[in-house]
Amino acid sequence: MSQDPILDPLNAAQREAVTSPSLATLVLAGAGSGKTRVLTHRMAWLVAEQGISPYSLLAVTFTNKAAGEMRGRLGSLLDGQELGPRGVDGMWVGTFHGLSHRLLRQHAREAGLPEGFQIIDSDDQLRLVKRLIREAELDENRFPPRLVASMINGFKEDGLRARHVVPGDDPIRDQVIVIYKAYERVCERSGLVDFTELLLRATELLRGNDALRAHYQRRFRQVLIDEFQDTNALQYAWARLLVGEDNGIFAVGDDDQSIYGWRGAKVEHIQHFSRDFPNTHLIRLEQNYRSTRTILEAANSVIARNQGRLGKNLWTEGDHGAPIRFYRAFNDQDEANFVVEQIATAVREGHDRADCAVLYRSNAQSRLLEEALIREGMPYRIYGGLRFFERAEIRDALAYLKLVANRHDDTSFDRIVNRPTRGIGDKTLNEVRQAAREQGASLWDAALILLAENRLSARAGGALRQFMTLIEAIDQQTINDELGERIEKTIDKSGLRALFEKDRDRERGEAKIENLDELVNAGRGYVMDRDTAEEMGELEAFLAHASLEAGEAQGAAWEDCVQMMTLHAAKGLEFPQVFLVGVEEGLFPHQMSIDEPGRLEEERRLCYVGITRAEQQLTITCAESRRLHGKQIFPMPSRFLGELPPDLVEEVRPRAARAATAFGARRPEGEPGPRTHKQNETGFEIGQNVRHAKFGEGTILDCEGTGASARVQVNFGQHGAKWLILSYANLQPA
Ligand SMILES: Nc1ncnc2c1ncn2[C@@H]1O[C@H](COP(=O)(O)OP(=O)(O)OP(=O)(O)O)[C@@H](O)[C@H]1O
Ligand SMILES: [Mg+2]
Repeated sequence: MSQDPILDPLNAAQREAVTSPSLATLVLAGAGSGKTRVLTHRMAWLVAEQGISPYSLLAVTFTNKAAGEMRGRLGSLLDGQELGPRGVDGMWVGTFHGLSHRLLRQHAREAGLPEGFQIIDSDDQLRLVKRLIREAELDENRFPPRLVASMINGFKEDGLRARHVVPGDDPIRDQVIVIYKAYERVCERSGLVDFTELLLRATELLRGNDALRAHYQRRFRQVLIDEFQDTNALQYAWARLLVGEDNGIFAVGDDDQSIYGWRGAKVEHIQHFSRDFPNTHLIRLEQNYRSTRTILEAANSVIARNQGRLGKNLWTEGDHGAPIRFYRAFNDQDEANFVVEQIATAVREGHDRADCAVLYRSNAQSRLLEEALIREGMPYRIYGGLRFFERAEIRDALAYLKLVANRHDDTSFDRIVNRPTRGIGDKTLNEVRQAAREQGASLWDAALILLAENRLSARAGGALRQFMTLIEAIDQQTINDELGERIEKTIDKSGLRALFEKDRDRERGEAKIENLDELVNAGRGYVMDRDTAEEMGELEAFLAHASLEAGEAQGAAWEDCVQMMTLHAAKGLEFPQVFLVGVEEGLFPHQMSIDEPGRLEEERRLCYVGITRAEQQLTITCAESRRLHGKQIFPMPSRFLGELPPDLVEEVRPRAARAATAFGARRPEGEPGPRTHKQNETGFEIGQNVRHAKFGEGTILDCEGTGASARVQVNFGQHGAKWLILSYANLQPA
């Protein structure tokens, strides 16, 4: 019997989908039924069996991580096939944003963008909006920048430019339209493109340019979309423009996993699909290959409470597996300790750390868990959330690099003109901003004009000139350097390194410098693929990559790390061990969603997504008390817990000992803790010998504090005596 690596590992329904002869195919199926596998095998099949060039396929994934994984699988499925010089890396596999960016790079002029346009991320966008609100002399309480930015993005998602939005009788909205206009002007002038703009521009480009649209419809034989239930109207319009009479579309999705309704995603697109693409071949998959029967039954039982589902019947041939573990912690600290203990046990039993995923509803929940992991010396990785490229010092360095690459990048100019401080005050800056507004020029050009016309005081003018000379000098002196070198010199010459070296809080300063060094490493390790190299310079490509791609994870990729992420970020992924934490009313379902049936159902779908990430063991935790937004609260366990079949759940009894000695367990405010010996509080004794990765061996001189703020003073001989925070120092007994 001949072996077929593409079709053999599929069941009959999956095979039917992969080999669908129809130009429009929709796979509608529950979690873990192999939708992503089908989509990947479909691509391999089109290449291997239908002779379609791998570069004539376009596949949309939900995250860059998913795109990377898909490339990896395609690489092994197509092993031995002649792929062309660029291999799987040259394939059009990516997120809506990433693919739009690639299109716009290749057709910047047709899209009305300067060749060197730059992407601004949501944080840059917020800064810019804030500045415009201030410039318009509006009250930030009435016009919260976050709200204004999200309204602007909302207009864009509806395909509306500022000139298209009709003012109405809502004065707030009317004012936002005015800000939107100003925002468009600045972006246009500075060559800045925000995330939603990437999609809107690409859509307008394809819609308005018949020849180009026809070209891409001929080029892409098939457009494939994963996680179709979460496409918003703009993304759907984008995809439809790429599909003409003669090429095909292949989408896979699950209405029960639609979790981005709050961001404009419309599950209705699943229903529109068959209308928009006549003769759609609809396929359902019902066998789940991911989870144990216990986990699958739990997920089915929760999602069954939702109304108006398209309806599915998921089953598995798998074993019952272990019961779902449930732990009700006495507080959030105890919860974190419990989770870390369980992970440590799983690792002792032979699991990789990366087999364990901790999923939470809100980003803020990660901190206590992180601290507990650090205390255990357990490396972890956070997807989403505060990411490497979002840290303040990294953003500072990137702003220097961006301004070096493009003088008209106003957002970057604004960020660093007086960072480190060089005596350029608000008054001077306001004059520059004013001049920029009057002249319709960038801040850089406006500053040049003010200097040329001697309109600034001698001191302010001198400082500003010095800054601009610095930027020019960095550009000239680094332009021929390798990227890593270029970044390193920029960090040094900008004065950022010196600034953090002077930080009064030494640990903090050092951490920042370490991050900057990591940025240099990122530059050294950065490799452009060939397509990108044809379209832009290395620095521009790296900056785009920083805004767009690498932001999904922090922590060393090669290390075996515990995986941490929000439930939203976990979509499409799977892990042998899943910890669902903070399953409490008000947190999950989220307070804002509790009173609205529609939003409550979306929370329930999120819960379904969470449960179905688990392959072997699901552990659910909640806490009886927790500190949230600066207040102590006493939440009830989530209603979703009551929706689990009780016979599938095994409650872990709290260990009295854990509560009493929980390392750093928080006491209610004002209540003194039990008097204990110092070594009980910090785990170290005075006089003990310890080892530190950087300072070497030393002797404990003193101990103080508890929990996250526990510190010890260590005499390191030639390095002197230092106070170290235990949760960061990773001290080992010597
Ligand atoms: N026919 C099959 N035989 C064996 N394993 C399979 C088969 N189909 C899928 N799997 C495995 O089942 C798991 C789930 O598949 P996949 O991730 O493609 O599901 P999915 O429907 O995309 O899930 P989600 O809705 O969570 O995105 C994967 O580990 C996959 O390799
Ligand atoms: Mg999937």
